[in-house]
Amino acid sequence: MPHLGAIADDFTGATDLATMLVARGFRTVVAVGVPGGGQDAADVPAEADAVVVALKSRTAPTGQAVAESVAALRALRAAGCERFYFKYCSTFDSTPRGNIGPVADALLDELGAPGTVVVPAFPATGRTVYRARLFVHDDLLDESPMRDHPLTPMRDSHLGRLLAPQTVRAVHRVPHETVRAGAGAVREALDAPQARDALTVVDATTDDDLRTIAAATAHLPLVTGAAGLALGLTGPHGDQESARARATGRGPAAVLSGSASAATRAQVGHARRVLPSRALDPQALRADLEGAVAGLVAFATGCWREDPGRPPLIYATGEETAVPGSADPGAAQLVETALARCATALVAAGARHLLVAGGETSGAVVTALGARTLRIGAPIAPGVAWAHTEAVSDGSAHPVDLALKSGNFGGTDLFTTAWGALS
Ligand SMILES: Nc1ncnc2c1ncn2[C@@H]1O[C@H](COP(=O)(O)OP(=O)(O)OP(=O)(O)O)[C@@H](O)[C@H]1O
Ligand SMILES: O=C(O)[C@@H](O)C(=O)CO
Repeated sequence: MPHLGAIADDFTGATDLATMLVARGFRTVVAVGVPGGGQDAADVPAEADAVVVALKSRTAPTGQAVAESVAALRALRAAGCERFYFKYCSTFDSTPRGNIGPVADALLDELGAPGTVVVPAFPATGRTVYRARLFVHDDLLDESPMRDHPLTPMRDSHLGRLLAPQTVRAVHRVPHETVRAGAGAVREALDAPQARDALTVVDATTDDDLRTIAAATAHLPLVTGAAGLALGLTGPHGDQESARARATGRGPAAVLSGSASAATRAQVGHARRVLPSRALDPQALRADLEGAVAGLVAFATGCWREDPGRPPLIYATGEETAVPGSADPGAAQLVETALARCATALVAAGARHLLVAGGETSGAVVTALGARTLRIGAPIAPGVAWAHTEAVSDGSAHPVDLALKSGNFGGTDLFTTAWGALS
């Protein structure tokens, strides 16, 4: 029976946390959407040690994000989970109104818990928190590319200031000096009257800091943060090999990239020199979506015939493409639909491994594939792993391995090296 239940506000964030939990010895399943539609715990596998519910709630209307998150919490409790983790983005992606604060408040209220910690630091991916300011590698959050994110532009780096307008609770903070003084000092700071009922931002710049915070919060029913905080959790399978799901076996593969992030654009640039590739043309999609998708699928299956060892790359934005702004949401939707249709057609044509780049894109692909659960397997890079699922295509189930890559994760060669982790 699962002990740990997590609620992630997007799909790549869910596999990011699940990857970390597997590395910490939890057999982990990602449930796509609220298990059992919120009615029961039918979809929660009893053999899992941890379940991560993948929602698409980051930029949903706040009422919907809160309702889905509370429904997920209820399903996880019904499945036997006793501790909970609210996973949001390591760049604290949110609007001035939410959804991080409102969801954290609602989950605490549902659990009857007064307060909790806020820990977006994830040093392995360059996210650190010092003096309550969030850094992305060398830059403050509001000086990083996140400043101009089309959906959640981050124009401040101070987590207290970002959070205060989002929550009905007080916002408190625990400085780095206290973290360095050890788990006892952090626990004492969290038990102080001004912190007990608050959302408390805790500084962390290293993995050891995260382990200290995890030790200091082991008594809390709910913690919140990015995947880094899970570094300090320990699952029942010390040997992470036995916590991992097995891969599908040999079969055709492809990369579907709908991400417009700087890291992905560099990965596309690198992969195009090595793999056969095709760029999506939004104008062609608009003129004849079905025809354009059929052309892309024919390209990919032709590549498989020519050289089964080289996965074709289908991408929306590369180094040479102008980065799409928020001006044309219709085009973004069209790109997502096209890649989702490519995914279902490729699986029907025999694809067994799909590497998908972009959080929204991953949501569209996983939903189109009709995948209900993802079982996390071999790691590829911090925050990215292969995950085994059963896709429904043409009315029948097909075993598929998916790697869902968040836009800013992974080294430049990820699209060409990820396949090595499957063997
Ligand atoms: N050339 C393009 N023209 C129009 N829309 C595009 C283009 N390239 C990508 N998009 C759209 O931009 C969005 C990218 O978001 P997505 O979450 O998939 O990746 P991301 O930008 O890397 O973000 P994240 O960090 O959440 O992974 C998608 O909706 C995608 O369809
Ligand atoms: O925490 C992160 O940065 C990622 O897991 C994420 O949330 C991607 O959207």
